[in-house]
Amino acid sequence: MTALDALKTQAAADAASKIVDQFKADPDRLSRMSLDVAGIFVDVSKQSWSKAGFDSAVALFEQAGLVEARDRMWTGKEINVSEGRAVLHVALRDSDAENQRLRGAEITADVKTARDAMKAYADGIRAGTITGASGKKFKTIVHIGIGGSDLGPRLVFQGLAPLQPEIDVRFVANVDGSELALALAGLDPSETLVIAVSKTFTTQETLANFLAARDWLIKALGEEAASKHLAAVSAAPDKTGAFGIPADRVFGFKDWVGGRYSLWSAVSLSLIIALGYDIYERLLAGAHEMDQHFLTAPFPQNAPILLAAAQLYNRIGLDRPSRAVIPYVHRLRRLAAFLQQLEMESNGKRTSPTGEVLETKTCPVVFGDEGTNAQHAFFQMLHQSEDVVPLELIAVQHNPEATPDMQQKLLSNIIAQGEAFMVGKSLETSVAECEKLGFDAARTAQIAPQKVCPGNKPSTTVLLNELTPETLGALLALYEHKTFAEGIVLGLNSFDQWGVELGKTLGVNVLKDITGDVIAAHDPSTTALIKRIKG
Ligand SMILES: O=P(O)(O)OC[C@H]1O[C@H](O)[C@H](O)[C@@H](O)[C@@H]1O
Repeated sequence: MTALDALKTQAAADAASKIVDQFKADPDRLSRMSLDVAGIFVDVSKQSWSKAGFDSAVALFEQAGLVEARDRMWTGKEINVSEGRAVLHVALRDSDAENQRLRGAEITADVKTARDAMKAYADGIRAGTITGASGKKFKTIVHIGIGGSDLGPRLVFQGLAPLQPEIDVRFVANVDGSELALALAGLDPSETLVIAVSKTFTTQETLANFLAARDWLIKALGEEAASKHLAAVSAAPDKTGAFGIPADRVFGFKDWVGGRYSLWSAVSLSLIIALGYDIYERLLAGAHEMDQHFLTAPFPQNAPILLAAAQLYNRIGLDRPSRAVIPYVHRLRRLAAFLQQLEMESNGKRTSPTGEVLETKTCPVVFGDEGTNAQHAFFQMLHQSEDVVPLELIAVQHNPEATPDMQQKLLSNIIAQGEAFMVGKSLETSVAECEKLGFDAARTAQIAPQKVCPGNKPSTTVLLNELTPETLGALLALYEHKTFAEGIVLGLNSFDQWGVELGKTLGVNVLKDITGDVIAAHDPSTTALIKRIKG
């Protein structure tokens, strides 16, 4: 029997008892299934597993060879085999000495050169020694990128921006025109810096948005002056010259940084300028602390492993196809979007690195929105549907932006929701409620069943002491390592993304049909849509 089959057998056996009863049967459950690391408390004790289920989920990682895989990643082996690349975002959070020891002189120099260049540029802009063409200080950065070149920096900026930033950042990802129009609205071109961020520098949306933003600058300032308002971040710096970006304002990173793992690189240049290099360093320090924890903590007390184990238990053990991520933190409202790319693009795959079709399901649908808002929108379904949607409830314990009253209300909501999902509401309780309200027997018979919540629905709680650069860095690294660990157990390459290519290729074909004289052969629906667009 494979380890995953053993997990399925154990999970099926666990289903005989409820989560609340697991607590009664096992007095050490909470201490075994929760831990504190890097300013973050993680509690997986409200998951569906018994002690044996927990043990078999945690055992998956040892059996799948995670220790060796982790070593191979850390020391720069080409673990992204389909693209022939190392995966070294952790090097961006390591000291020069550690990089030298683990990865050699070239990687050390790559990391250091990139850091020094970003720091000099960011410090210069913040001090006003690097300005726009007319000598005015930059007040706004328009950050143009998509996917991994957008989601991380956007989340971190929203997470950490001061209430009145001296330098603001506006993000543009969509090529729909409106996002750019809204970003540019009200801006003074002479005080605006436009940064194009693209690992490949071939991404259609980013290049189109960048050219439109550059035109906006040229119209206002003229071509020569406009070039002083442009910068680029790319792992293909040779491609940026064609877009009129002066070479001394091109910031590089290496192809061993995956797009969805790139927020630790120059991809975050906008927020390094806006928030300051010291904040970026603190973000790295928090991530580094989580890296060390992931490297050294025994698996049963290793936070990324606990989250990954819960996901595999739900997805493989119990065939639960989705997971809700609910940050009770407005500043982290884009967390689900960030995790959608991190987890679904990394692990939403059907084959092994050698091409065999996998026997198990892989990544669930990850979705979510900020709490408490989500409670007033889609929690109804989560509480009463027969489908079980495991939840991740995330909050910040101390928030200087909230009054004590607001904070207590917010935190009581997240705690109560975890409890409500687990304990549910029985028919007896519902009947008693109806009787207390004075309902007659007929109305009670109608209404009481509608109030029932089956309960026994699992959740994980993630509580940050405070939202700081350190805890945010640690939180994002926690999810990165969770995703990596799951990928090892699932037996797939978490670092490529072949599935996104088909849509891109067909998009180019359809664009030719829309802009050219002839329409190639398609199905009737697609042809009709192209004709409709052409008018
Ligand atoms: O940074 P870029 O090269 O512009 O890529 C932006 C995004 O586009 C691609 O389609 C990939 O699926 C993503 O992983 C990537 O983050």
